Amino acid sequence: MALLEVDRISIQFGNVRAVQDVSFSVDEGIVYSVIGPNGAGKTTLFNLITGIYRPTAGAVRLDGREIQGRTPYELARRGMARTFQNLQVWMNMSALENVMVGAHLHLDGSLFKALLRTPALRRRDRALREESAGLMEFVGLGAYVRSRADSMPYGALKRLEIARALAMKPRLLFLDEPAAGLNPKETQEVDALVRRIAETGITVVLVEHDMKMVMNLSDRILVLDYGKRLAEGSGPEVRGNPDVIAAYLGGHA
Ligand SMILES: Nc1ncnc2c1ncn2[C@@H]1O[C@H](COP(=O)(O)OP(=O)(O)OP(=O)(O)O)[C@@H](O)[C@H]1O
Repeated sequence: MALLEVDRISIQFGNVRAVQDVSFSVDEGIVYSVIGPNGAGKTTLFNLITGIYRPTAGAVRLDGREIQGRTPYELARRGMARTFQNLQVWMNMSALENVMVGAHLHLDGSLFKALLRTPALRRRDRALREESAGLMEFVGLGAYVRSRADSMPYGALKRLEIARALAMKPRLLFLDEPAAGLNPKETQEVDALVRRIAETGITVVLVEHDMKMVMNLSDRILVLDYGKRLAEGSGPEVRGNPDVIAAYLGGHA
């Protein structure tokens, strides 16, 4: 059984059929990319799967169980984490605190205990800090462990968001344009980071415009165009598909 199954989902905003009858499935342990020209429906598809929107038709299954209509919080507890195309970093917090917020998902949120500041809680807090600092190292941000988020360059903030998502200990990680706005060197670093993440066994679903990165990383690729599934397959299959070539050369990209 596939880890994630998307079964004929659709959503419409007014007259815009942003996602129409799209199906695909993602096996555990792979890197799966979603590509397509601007406005093709990639981010909307992520929003449908991660609980931000509810599909008007169709089903999404995680481990065979339907999850459409669940909240992003519930889905995060079931092992789905994501980053956003536009940065969602808390600038008034430290870099480390941003990562710790992700890890808090797995703690029991008793305010009473937090107020008591028990020794057990202090130990847990220390462990959480160490774990979060370790994740910052893992994404290549070791130098920023003591930094405020608002003092970090854009490229580092993109990776900080990935560290926060990893702190949620996901099985399935959705990355929405992790290389957007990055220079070629930073893009290469993110490329290598996604590979390292996949090597830890986390299944990655990626939306990305950088074709070199997509072709380099992806086990399978879904191509969307005007909200519809245009093609699906391995990198070479998709690259050689005449419909895909036409959509990309057709001028609306
Ligand atoms: N909340 C919304 N309300 C109305 N229209 C929306 C909404 N979200 C997306 N759309 C429309 O749905 C279509 C798909 O948008 P979406 O952002 O998913 O495309 P995309 O493939 O992610 O594009 P890009 O590559 O530019 O990020 C577009 O026509 C967009 O204007």
